[in-house]
Formats: sequence, structure tokens, C-alpha cells
Amino acid sequence: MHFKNIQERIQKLLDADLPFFVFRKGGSTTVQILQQKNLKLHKRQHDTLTCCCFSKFKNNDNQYFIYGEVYDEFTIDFHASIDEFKSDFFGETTLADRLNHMNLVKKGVAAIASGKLEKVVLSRKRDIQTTLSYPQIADRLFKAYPDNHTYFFHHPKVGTWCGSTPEVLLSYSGNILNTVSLAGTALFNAKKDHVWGEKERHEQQIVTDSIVSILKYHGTENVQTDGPKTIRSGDLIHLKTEISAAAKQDQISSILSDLHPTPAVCGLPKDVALDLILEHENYDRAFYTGYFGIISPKESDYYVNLRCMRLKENIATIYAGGGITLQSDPELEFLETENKMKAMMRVL
Ligand SMILES: C=C(O[C@@H]1C=C(C(=O)O)C=C[C@H]1O)C(=O)O
Repeated sequence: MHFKNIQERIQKLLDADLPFFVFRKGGSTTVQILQQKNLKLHKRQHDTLTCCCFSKFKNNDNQYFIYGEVYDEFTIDFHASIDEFKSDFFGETTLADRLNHMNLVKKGVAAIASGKLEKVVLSRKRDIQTTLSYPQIADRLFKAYPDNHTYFFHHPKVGTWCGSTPEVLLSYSGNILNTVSLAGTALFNAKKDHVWGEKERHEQQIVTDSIVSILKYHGTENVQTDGPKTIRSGDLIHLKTEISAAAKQDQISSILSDLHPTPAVCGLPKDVALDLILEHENYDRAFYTGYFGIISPKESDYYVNLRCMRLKENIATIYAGGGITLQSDPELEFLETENKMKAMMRVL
């Protein structure tokens, strides 16, 4: 099927202006479309229908569901490489934004040095003016990152978001729960000879340990880890450990709420890191570092909402952050957010 389809499909869905969610799992050629038949803003999962779940970073009462009252899927072929997606140059990040982020990182390092916490993930956002239409953006996004989990979300009462994430939060099917610990970031190089430093290994291990202890605390059985391995996400590489356990259906929602936000996007201890983020980041992350999912009563797949953007009129707001530990260098942490933001800039 010709790729132009995704553009046409998204245009039609936007024209209808009803809530919808378009999703492609990393590595798959199947695109799933869920559309609701009315504008209702649901706060609970449907008993029988497949739903999209869309959750903010601070998600106590900030979880929305789109009911798949109309469901469709189609196949795409994507033989694109991200090198085909050279973005426009949107100008340097302002000096003020650069200094703000470096100061934020310094505050994080100081809090860690004082013994308050071990790791905190600090982020920023940037508004980019785009001349592309939303269907054009979606077309480029779904094409650019075939290995990532890619979505387009639209709810007239919530907003329009899209992204392409390398990170599974929780996947549950046939009594097996799978998740990953993903942290540590470097630029992809064609020689594939990157040597990870102590800082990256440490910040990723924190995530693995935290996830394993949550799974054990919930009494899941046969908790297994595999990794860390290096994985590629667009222009970047990360360290990833795959984690699995045997779990029962009725354990899933409480495990999900304990896992989120993991130290890959928040920090350790979670409550101290969250307070630091809310006090010092100075902006609302909204759905960035929240999660999205495609869920049915028996199966659920939730992903961390990273490498994403909010679309409003002709402004794309892009977000990026990174894990701060005692060894963090503010300049390098700033550059890491620049590199992560390029993932979305490439498709604008
Ligand atoms: C916070 C982000 O990414 C997370 C943080 C990472 C890190 O600190 O190295 C790596 C992958 C993600 O778990 C982001 O992409 O904005």
C-alpha cells in the first residue's frame, strides 16, 4: 500500500474532528486506528472495547481514554531511513534557554550532592513554528522511525499530540508482563563502537533496580532481566534492559501506577525527584513523560511518551530531558536535550 495513505487517513480523521488515535508498534507494519463516535471525554477504560489511554506525567486524575468505537487497521511499508528527513533549520536554542537548562541541571546536581536523592530527570520544552500540515507531519513521523512505537493522538477536548518513542512502560499479554529499563544516551555512530561511561551505566542500573523491586514488591513471579544492551533510536543510542515477570490480570493496574513515573523519566526516590521537578522545571510537562497505551480488557501495551510533541495551530512544542546524577556535566546535559529534540525537529 502506498505510504500516502497515512496522510490521507489522518486528514479524514481530523476533518471529522472526533477523538482518534493512530498507532504503530515498533517494528510492525500494521497501523491501528481507533476512533470515537462522539466528543465525550472518558476518564475510565471501556469494559469491552479496545481503547487508547493517554496519561499526563502527573497522572492522578489526568488519564483520558478514547474508545475504539470504530476500529480499523492497514499495512504500510516503510523503507525510509531517517537520513531522508533533514529538517529545516529552526534557529539556535536561545542563550537564555541554554543557561536556564544548565542552571536547572546544577540545581539537580546540588540536591544530589546534598544527599537528598540519587537521580533526577530534568527537562525543557521549545516551541517551533512549522509550515507543514498535521497529516504531513504524521506521514514523516511514521516513516522516519520504523523501530519506535509511533502514535498520533487527537481529542478536541484534550489536544493534539504525536511522537515516536523507544520506551515500553508495560506490556501485558497471556499472564506475562514485559517492561524495559531504558536510560543512558549517546549519539549513534556508524562504527557502532560506542563505549558507555560509568555515569550512563549507573543511571540505567538505577532504573533496572527500581523496576525489579516494584515487580517483586507486587508479588509477581519469575522476574527476569536481560541486558543492558545498546539500542538505536533514530540518531541516538540508549542502554536497555528487558524485564519480564509472570503476573495476574488484576495486578496490572496497581503495578502500572507504581511503575509510573519510572526513574527513567522522574528519578529516585520518586517523591523527592517529583518535588524537585515540580519546583524547579518551571513549566508543565503535561503529557510529555506521561504514557500512552492501546488497551483491551485482556491485553495492554503502555509506552512512555518521549520524543513527542504537542501540536497547536502552527506551533509544535517539543520536549526533552535527561537523567541527572552526581557526575552530570550541565553543558553535556544541555547538548543531550538538543540531540533528543532533533528527533522531532527532523519531521517538522
Ligand atoms: C527523558 C527522555 O528520555 C529518557 C531519558 C534518557 C537518559 O537520561 O539518558 C534516555 C531515555 C529515556 O528514558 C527524553 O527523551 O526526553
